[in-house]
Order: sequence, then C-alpha cells, then structure tokens
Amino acid sequence: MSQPQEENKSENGPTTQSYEFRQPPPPNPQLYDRQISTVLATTLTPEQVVIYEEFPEILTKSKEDLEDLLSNDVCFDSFFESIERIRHTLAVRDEMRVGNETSAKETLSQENELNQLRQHVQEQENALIKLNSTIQEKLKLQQNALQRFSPSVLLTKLKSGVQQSDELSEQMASSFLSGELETDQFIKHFREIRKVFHLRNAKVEIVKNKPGILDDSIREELRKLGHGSVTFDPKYSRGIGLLTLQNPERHNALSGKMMAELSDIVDKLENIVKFDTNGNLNNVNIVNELDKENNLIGIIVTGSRNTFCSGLDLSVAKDHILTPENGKKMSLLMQDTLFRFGQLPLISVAAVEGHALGGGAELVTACDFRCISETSKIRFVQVKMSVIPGWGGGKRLIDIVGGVNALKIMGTSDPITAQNGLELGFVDVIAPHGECVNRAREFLNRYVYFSERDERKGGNGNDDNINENKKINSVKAVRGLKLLISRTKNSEEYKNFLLYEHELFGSLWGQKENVDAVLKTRK
Ligand SMILES: CC[C@@H](C(=O)O)C(=O)SCCNC(=O)CCNC(=O)[C@H](O)C(C)(C)COP(=O)(O)OP(=O)(O)OC[C@H]1O[C@@H](n2cnc3c(N)ncnc32)[C@H](O)[C@@H]1OP(=O)(O)O
Repeated sequence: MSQPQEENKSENGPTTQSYEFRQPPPPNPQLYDRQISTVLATTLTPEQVVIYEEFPEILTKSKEDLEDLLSNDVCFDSFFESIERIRHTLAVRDEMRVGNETSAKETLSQENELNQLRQHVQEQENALIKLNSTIQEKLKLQQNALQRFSPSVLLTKLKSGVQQSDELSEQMASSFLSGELETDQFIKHFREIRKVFHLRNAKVEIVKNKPGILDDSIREELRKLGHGSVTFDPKYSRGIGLLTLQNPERHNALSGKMMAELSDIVDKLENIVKFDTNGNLNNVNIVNELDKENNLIGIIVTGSRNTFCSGLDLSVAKDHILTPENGKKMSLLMQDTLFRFGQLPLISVAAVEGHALGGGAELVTACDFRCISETSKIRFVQVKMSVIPGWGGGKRLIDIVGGVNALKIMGTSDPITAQNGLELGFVDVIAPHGECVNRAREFLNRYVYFSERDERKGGNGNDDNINENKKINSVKAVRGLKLLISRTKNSEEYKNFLLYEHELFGSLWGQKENVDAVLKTRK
C-alpha cells in the first residue's frame, strides 16, 4: 500500500492530502504475443479473445486446470487473487479504504471545532441583527431630533413664543386694571414681558425675511387660494403612479391650492422609502401604504383634458400673489416641492399634451424624462412677463440643454416643439396626439421590467418585446440608481444656485413691469 503523499503544495500554501494509487499493470505483451498466437490459431469467439487479452494468465492453464477452477471455489479464489491485475486492484481498494477512513477520522476530529465555529458565527449574526435594529432606532431618533430643529419648526415655535408673551402681558394688564396687581409690580413685570415679546417678534421678522427659509404656514396660506386639484393614482400601472394636474377650465393652471396639494403628494412619496441622510441603501425599505401594493419605481406627471399646464393660475395671481412678498412665498414653496420631487427615488416622466407654459414649462423640467405629443408646445414665457423662472426651472433647463440653449429658449420665449426638443436633448419620446401618457408608461416599463428575449435580440424597448419572458426589475436597485443620480443635485452649490434664482425672481415679481404684463395677459 502506498503511503499518503506529502501534502500537496500550491502557490497558496498546503492544500488537502491526496493519495496516489498505483495504475494497473498493462497486459504482458510477450506472454500475450507468444501464447495468443497459438490460441488464435484455433477459432475463438470475440468475447473469448477479450478474456484472454485481459487475463493472459488463463492461457497458461491446461484444460484440466481450468475445469478445476470452475468446479472448486477455493481453487478459483486462490487463482483469482494470484492474478497480478486483481492483486493490484485489491491493493488499490484497501488503500482507498484506509484513505477514506483517515479523512473521515480527520473530519470527525474537527466536528467539535466546526460546531463551535458555527455557534460563534450564529452568535455574531444575532448580535449584528440587534446592532442593526439599534442603529435604525437611533437613526429615527436622530431624524426626529433634527426635525425639531428644522428652520420651519423653529420659526413656528418662535411664533408661538411671541403669542404666549403677548397673551401673558395682556393677562397682566387686566390683572392690574382689576386691582389684583400693585402698580410697581405691574410696571416691573409688564416691562419685562413686553421686552421678551418684542425681542421674539424681531427674531421672527429676521428669520422670516431670511432668503430660503420655508415656513410651513406658507403652504397653508397658499392652500386657501383658488380651485382645482392635484391627484395621484399610485396604481396606475405596475410600478408606476400617475400624478394629474386638474384645473381643466384654465388649462390646468396651478392655483395656490394645487401647489399645496402637489407638496402634500411629494411629502407622501418621500415616505415610500426610508433612507438615512447619507442615502444609505441598506435602509431602502418599502414602508408606505401608497406603495405597499405597487412597489413604485416610476411616476408620470400629466394634465387633465389633453393639455399639460398653463403655469401659475393668473386669476389667483391677480387677486392674491402679485406682490414681491407673496411671489417670494410662492417661489419658496414651488422650489422646495419640485426640488424634493426630483430627489425622490422614482423615475419621473412628464407626459406633455397641448400646452406647457411659464410655470408649466418649469414643471416639465422637474421630471427626469419628457414625452411630448407631436403638436404640443412648451414655452418659457417668463421674460415676456418681465420676470424670470421662479420655481427652479431656470437652473433645471440649463442642466438639461446647456447654458447657451437655455438662454435662447428663455430669452426668446420661442416654443420647444417635439422636433426641436428632440434635437436639443430636451425631449425623450414623441407621441401621437392623445397618446403621451400611454407612451410614457411604455417608456417607464423599460425600468419596471427587463426581458430576456429583448436582451438577446438587442431590443428597442417596445412593449411587444417586453411582453415575452418579462421579468420584474429589482425595485431597490432601480430606486438606488435614481438616488445616486439625484444625489448630484443635492449639493450646497446647487441649492445656492436655486436661492439665487429665487432672489432674482423675487426682485422682479410684483414690480410695475411684471404687474402690467400679468394684468395684460389674456385671461
Ligand atoms: C411664476 C409663475 C409664472 C412663470 O413661471 O412664468 C407663470 O406661470 S405666469 C403664467 C404663464 N402662463 C400664461 O401666460 C398662459 C396664458 N394663457 C394662454 O396663453 C392661453 O390661455 C393658452 C394656455 C395658450 C390656451 O389658449 P386657448 O386654447 O386659446 O384657450 P384660452 O386662452 O381661451 O384659455 C381657456 C381658458 O383658460 C384660461 N387660462 C389659460 N391659462 C390660464 C392661466 N395661466 N391662469 C388662469 N387662467 C388661464 C383662459 O383665461 C380661458 O379662460 P376663460 O376666458 O374664462 O374661458
């Protein structure tokens, strides 16, 4: 029996033990040549030839010997085991048995250690799960804590502080008037409380006028203005939601009420995934009711009755928003809403039928992609109204088509059509009139599904190709991708640019030239 060979050495060090088994000896050619030739002189069947070839020892046996072998088991066994090839095979079998026994013993000897290791790994995994849930809880606490110190919450608290000190001083005055408080006491405390009141009030004014601070009350003020609505169907199509601007009598112009509703929808959509402040994918979990059944990855933005949006509702503007102060409030809310919309982990497509004018054109830029009908027109009419975009659309247009093209488009108010939009890289899909939403859905389906057949054929993304062998894309991966892309816009530089756009807009909106232009606009 051969001994186990030395451990095999590879470049990476020792590997497992192995045994080298002897090869069976080849048949003896001399013996074969000499004896088979005689035998072959007689007539043999092919089977007999094979036996003689494999066991030439038989050729040395006489007829009587062979008969003995066949009739006597002991004799047969003794002859059989004396054959060199059989002895070799038995030796190999014994070697293998010993080899197997050795490795079995070795494996068994490591069983305890393996069990301990397994237990250790299990414990570590449990500890990790606990740690992970602790981190999640802490992240929630951190988010809540940060929320408490957000500018809008601080401003609200400051405002309620102002109200409290005002009420306190009022109570003190009535106590004094009813004789419950001495004059010197009243003067002392009343002065102190009024001082606090004025200090708080001054702070409120400072914070309110600080550019870029969005106070929650702005949304509520705007909510009271005008009609129309913004609706959201989270189950429009698999993985795709449909957001619709509804103010059909006015070409879906955006009233204050609609702005507030749009912002509410973005709030809700923000909750469809929870991710930490670093956009950590580990925390991308589907949590929201809106999303539970549809695993949203995409959203189509459109307008009712075959038109997109004619911008700000000018009737509402004329009655309520045509002052620099109110224009700034509207700009803050719309910039914030559309910025947050762009940061959602959802791929968005604007489905533009008919007109997209002024603020409507700005909305179009807030989407990742644009599907426009053959007859639609997108126009940045702001300069004609002696103003510049105030909903962040200036910055977004520059990002999409570049500074020079953006200057031409916004400076001339020339319409972007399906054809020139395509050439500019502004339009992604051209649809027949009335087909925009459908085509936008087909376009988004490329992100919801992937099709093996389509891949093999180098397909073009038509629904036909997708239908065969279609598979659902990983929702988390698609959202992760969108998070990654939108992260490029979540920078201080980007936000400062938006703030600059907001300030420029605020310096033009509500001025005489702008007011005259708005009042002259047919409506
Ligand atoms: C900061 C926001 C700011 C910006 O960023 O630019 C703005 O958005 S300012 C608003 C810019 N928008 C406009 O100037 C659009 C003005 N409207 C039009 O040019 C035309 O109405 C139209 C959209 C091209 C459609 O023309 P047409 O098909 O001929 O229909 P009508 O003109 O008869 O309109 C039907 C009906 O709708 C009313 N309408 C249209 N747009 C608005 C609007 N933005 N606000 C309020 N109402 C609007 C229009 O007055 C008609 O009403 P009735 O006369 O009562 O029938």
